[in-house]
Amino acid sequence: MTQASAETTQTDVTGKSASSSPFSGFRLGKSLVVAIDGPSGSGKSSVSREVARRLRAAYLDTGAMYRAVTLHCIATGVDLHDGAAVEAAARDIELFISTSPDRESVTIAGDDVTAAIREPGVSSSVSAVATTMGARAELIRRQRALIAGAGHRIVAEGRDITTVVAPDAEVRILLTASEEARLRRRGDQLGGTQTDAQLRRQVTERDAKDSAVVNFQQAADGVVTLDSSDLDFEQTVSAVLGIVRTVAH
Ligand SMILES: Nc1ncnc2c1ncn2[C@@H]1O[C@H](COP(=O)(O)OP(=O)(O)OP(=O)(O)O)[C@@H](O)[C@H]1O
Ligand SMILES: Nc1ccn([C@H]2C[C@H](O)[C@@H](COP(=O)(O)O)O2)c(=O)n1
Repeated sequence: MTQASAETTQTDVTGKSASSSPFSGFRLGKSLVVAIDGPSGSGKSSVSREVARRLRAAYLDTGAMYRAVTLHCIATGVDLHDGAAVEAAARDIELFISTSPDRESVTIAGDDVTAAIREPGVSSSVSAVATTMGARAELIRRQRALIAGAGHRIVAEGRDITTVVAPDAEVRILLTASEEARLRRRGDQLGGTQTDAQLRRQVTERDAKDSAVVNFQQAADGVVTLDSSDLDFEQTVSAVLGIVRTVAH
């Protein structure tokens, strides 16, 4: 069973905040779901986490859930090419993910796997889980429950949040960046330890596999595209907040 963290940021806006506050201008007490999708390395996780902090919102990293199921399958000897077994693993996993933007925490049956789900072995296998439709259905069900249970305000990011998980979200954004920018960002993030070929496997080739079951390359109707290729991190966060202000006001 997936639970929302007890540490989820629930702080409400009192209405006494200064007008320069990043969350001023939103209708107080009104539900706000910000859905952000995009390809690997576009900045979804880092930008969404920071946007959630500034909005005093909860934050849901749905990719971490696919990663957790992948790790669970590897650890328990489930054949990742056996769709029925992967689906059963997704249904049975005792998965907890924190929805606090200030505390990254993922556990499986109480074991902390926050770091383990980022290991290269998981990254290179996760597409097998992401393309198993029965596993997707189960994780989508859990993600919807987490969003519904997170309180009045949440930023959720992944590949199908704007289209499948939360198509009715008040704000829906496709965060893109050129392939060159995404490869450069991932390379910098990994401290320059990866070859060009390794980076392409982790970014471009993974996106190609994942694209088989979900469209995160083109914006669906009503989804705002934000191209961050020529923006730095802070400019991208500001641009997302600007969209939230415009769309959700
Ligand atoms: N606009 C930006 N300019 C420069 N660097 C950025 C920008 N946005 C994010 N980054 C950096 O790029 C790296 C990759 O970002 P992040 O992990 O958030 O991408 P992602 O889209 O979530 O990728 P994945 O889906 O593979 O997990 C991080 O080091 C992040 O700080
Ligand atoms: N809503 C989502 C979120 C993630 N995925 C898949 C695609 C990725 O290969 C994998 C890990 O995501 P990441 O941590 O790199 O963002 O999970 C998906 O299909 N749908």
